[in-house]
Amino acid sequence: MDISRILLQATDATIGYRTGKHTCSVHSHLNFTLHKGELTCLLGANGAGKSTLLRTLAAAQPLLEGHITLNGKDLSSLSERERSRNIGVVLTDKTQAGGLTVYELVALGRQPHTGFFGRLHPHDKEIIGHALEAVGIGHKARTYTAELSDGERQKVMIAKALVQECPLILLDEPTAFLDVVSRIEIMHLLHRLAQEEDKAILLSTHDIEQALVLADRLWLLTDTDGLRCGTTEDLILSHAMDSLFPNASDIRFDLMHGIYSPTVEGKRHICLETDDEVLRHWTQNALNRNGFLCLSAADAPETAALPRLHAVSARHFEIRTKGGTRTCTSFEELLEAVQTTGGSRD
Ligand SMILES: Nc1ncnc2c1ncn2[C@@H]1O[C@H](COP(=O)(O)OP(=O)(O)OP(=O)(O)O)[C@@H](O)[C@H]1O
Repeated sequence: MDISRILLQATDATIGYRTGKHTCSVHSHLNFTLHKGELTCLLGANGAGKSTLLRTLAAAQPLLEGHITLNGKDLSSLSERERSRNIGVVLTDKTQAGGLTVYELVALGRQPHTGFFGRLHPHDKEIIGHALEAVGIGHKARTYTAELSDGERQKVMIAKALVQECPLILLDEPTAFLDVVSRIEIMHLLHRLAQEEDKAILLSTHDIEQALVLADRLWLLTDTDGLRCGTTEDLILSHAMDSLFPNASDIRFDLMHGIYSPTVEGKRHICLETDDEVLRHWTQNALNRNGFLCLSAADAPETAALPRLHAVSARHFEIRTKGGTRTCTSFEELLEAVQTTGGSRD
């Protein structure tokens, strides 16, 4: 690991809550680094501690024990102005800025650069305009934020963080309210920003599919293992995704497709033969959902009781059983046919 690329470093950190004399630690002994030029995605089940960690890094709540440094300086020693020049934050708290237009709210993000009176120079206006376009909200610049949808408001808050021009950006579930196109656009934008502007970007998300595609690094947070950090593919192929939801025994991570799906409960077996990998995936999907476990030709026992399905195309399936061969021309017909053929049972 190139230590010159480290922007933020935590050593033996304890995060959690302090109310009066009572301390409630959420995670202890955390050690991690955030790197310039990388998009890191923080994943974990509900209540795993993602927001707590992000809020601690944003200095919105105190670190209970240990050390966090930003560019080698202790995070807690930074003045508010230094923090706002270095850390752009988009948390999930609802903004209380309904009386401001989109432009005015995003312009507030320039405050660390514009001084006390907040006068915008042409350079600032250019940056604001650029950020509004980058998140795709330029056409709403004159709209009051109270009149925006949740997704649009989220884009505005991301634009506000962008105009701060900080080396570190922290975002708590930035794509939570966004439609699929906007989710992909925002994740792409954040990844591009990290790469092209050499920023360290950390975001929490439940959108695992997008995270696996675009995150340079994953942080997996669980009650059982604490925080596991690594390059995305290193973690995936070391089966780390299997333990991301320790309380869910009935879901499994599909390594091939990078998705979680329910464990197949089917007790009926069918031998599936096809050369087409896409067709195999969707045929298996349809059969699993209907209670069948698919065996490949190599794994299937040579017994006449086991039905054999040859998937030629999405319009041509052949099912061979003891009783003969039946041809189906759609998934609808196929699913009806397999219910009557039964499949061999354990
Ligand atoms: N203000 C608080 N005081 C005490 N405990 C809190 C407080 N806020 C959250 N917690 C607790 O901290 C733990 C972690 O919560 P956190 O909100 O960080 O989880 P999360 O991973 O962000 O969850 P989600 O995915 O549901 O947003 C939870 O057990 C929660 O009950």
